[in-house]
Amino acid sequence: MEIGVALLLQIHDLKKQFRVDGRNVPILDIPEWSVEKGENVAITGPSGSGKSTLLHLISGILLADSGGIVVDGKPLRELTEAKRDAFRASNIGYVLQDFHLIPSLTARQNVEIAMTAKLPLKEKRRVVDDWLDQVGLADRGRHLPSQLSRGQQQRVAIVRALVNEPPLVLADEPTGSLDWETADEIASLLLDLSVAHGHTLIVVTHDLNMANRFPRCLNIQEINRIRRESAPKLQSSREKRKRELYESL
Ligand SMILES: Nc1ncnc2c1ncn2[C@@H]1O[C@H](COP(=O)(O)OP(=O)(O)OP(=O)(O)O)[C@@H](O)[C@H]1O
Repeated sequence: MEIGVALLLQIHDLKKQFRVDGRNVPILDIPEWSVEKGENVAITGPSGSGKSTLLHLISGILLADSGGIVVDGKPLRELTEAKRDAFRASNIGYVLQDFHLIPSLTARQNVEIAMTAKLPLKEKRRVVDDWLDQVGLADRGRHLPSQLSRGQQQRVAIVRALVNEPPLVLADEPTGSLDWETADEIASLLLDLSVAHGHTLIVVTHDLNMANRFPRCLNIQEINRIRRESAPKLQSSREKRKRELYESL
């Protein structure tokens, strides 16, 4: 496969299915898709259409059944699981809906712990404080997540994702658990930081206000041959799992 210099992500002949209730259910079948370096892309689409699964495959958390994914010139399939983990830590920033900050660590420590650069502690701290300043949290470095608002927690999570200056940033519903106004601020922040630092940003979202701000916005069904309707049983079993989880809380 020819690796284009201006492409940060190349996908070809990607297929992924899950085994559910004793049968294989196809989720993704993407013949060809690419993202250029520095592009900001929003992906929308119906619930269960494989958006999060696509991000898991791009980040190497999951492996495809067949086909190739090349991230910044690196074919993920050729890496062992340990090498994929190391590649992800240095090259991919991940922002999630529910922040996933460590509750017992301060905002600053939550970022420091994600840094891959071997720097003296003082220098590390300077870098982290500079990032916290960029997201308007200069005076919050010593606060625990529980002492921060949800929007502030997401800002810390964004800094944690960007602090290693990864060429690729993936965000899965980054505004999904925020009120409208905070969601709008977080959408602006992610886009502004991505442009300022030259990252390539791929966001999965149901938030059309956010998606419409992106220079490139697509519905996953434009690139995926599998239609959501083809997996109704899987969808209902997923909803059942979710219901069971909520009921057990
Ligand atoms: N590990 C898994 N095992 C079995 N099925 C899975 C697994 N992960 C995801 N699925 C199924 O794959 C389908 C796609 O899930 P995915 O989370 O990628 O969809 P999505 O488009 O991100 O949905 P939403 O918008 O609701 O978050 C769903 O039907 C889901 O139940």
